[in-house]
Amino acid sequence: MNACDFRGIGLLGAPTGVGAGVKGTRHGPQALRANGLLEGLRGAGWPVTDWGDLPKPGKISLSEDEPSTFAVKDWQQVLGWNLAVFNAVSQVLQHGQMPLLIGGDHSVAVGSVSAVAAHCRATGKRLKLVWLDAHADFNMPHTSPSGNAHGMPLACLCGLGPPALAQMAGFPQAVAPADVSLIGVRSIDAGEQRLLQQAGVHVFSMAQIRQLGMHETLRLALGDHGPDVHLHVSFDLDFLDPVLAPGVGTPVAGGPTQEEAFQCVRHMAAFGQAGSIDLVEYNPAKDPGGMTARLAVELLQSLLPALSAGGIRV
Ligand SMILES: NC(=[NH2+])NCCC[C@H](N)C(=O)O
Ligand SMILES: [Mn+2]
Repeated sequence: MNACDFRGIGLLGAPTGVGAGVKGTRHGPQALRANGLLEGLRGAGWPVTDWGDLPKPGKISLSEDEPSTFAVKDWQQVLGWNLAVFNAVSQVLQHGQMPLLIGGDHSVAVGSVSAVAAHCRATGKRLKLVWLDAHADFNMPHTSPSGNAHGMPLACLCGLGPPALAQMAGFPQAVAPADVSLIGVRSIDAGEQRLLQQAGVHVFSMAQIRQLGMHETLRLALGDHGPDVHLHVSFDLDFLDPVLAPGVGTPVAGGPTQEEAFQCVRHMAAFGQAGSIDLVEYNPAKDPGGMTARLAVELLQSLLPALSAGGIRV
């Protein structure tokens, strides 16, 4: 199923900040709606079903104490949120809708991408994952300098991390590291650097993007464009330069300009295979005038492929 096979977008909020050190992302979904998210998506021609925000998960009973989780802050809640996101995104896919998960901190991408991975396996699709981020999010609990789960989701999705997260899709790796491209990165911890290299994830740092240009970066990142490809875009707003997008908890200077950011999302829209999206790390407490939220909505509009091309089945 590619973008044009979906019956509209299924919007889902995960209002949590349990995976982040700086608090505030739990108000992200409501603030994005208040800044015109639904109108923006509908204005781009997409039917949108708003499934609302997931409720805070209840206490989960852990069957065993897995030692690797001891170093993860708020482990039980991180797992609870991800199980809830996994179930909800799976349901959106069952409805034939393109999931758009809005965070919340980036740890929720484990549940989201795992659900997409299970769907791809069931429907014979090859999952490609583009991770737009200032950070690598490739820590394991033992390499993390902070213990914050939002620094770990991409490692989990490549099968590295506590099994309850790393195998949530139902198999050892939600996505093959060779099918992952990390774009925009400019802050990598020493331990995750080693893990990234061992795993073989494609890393496009900001320095490399400046050499290659954004279009060539995306061309290399996306590779072949077969009908069996499902592209998942996990968009951390700290990918953007903080001058443009101050509304995040862990900003890092030196990110893409507005023009580069639009080139990036337009290239992915033209690729035509985007089938699921996360938009995460929006922190309205850091965005008093709402400029980050409004830019996020415009970028999402440009990321969605034009419907007229393939005709949406409604
Ligand atoms: N999704 C994010 N904002 N991640 C920030 C991670 C920062 C740092 N590398 C850590 O592991 O703590
Ligand atoms: Mn991130």
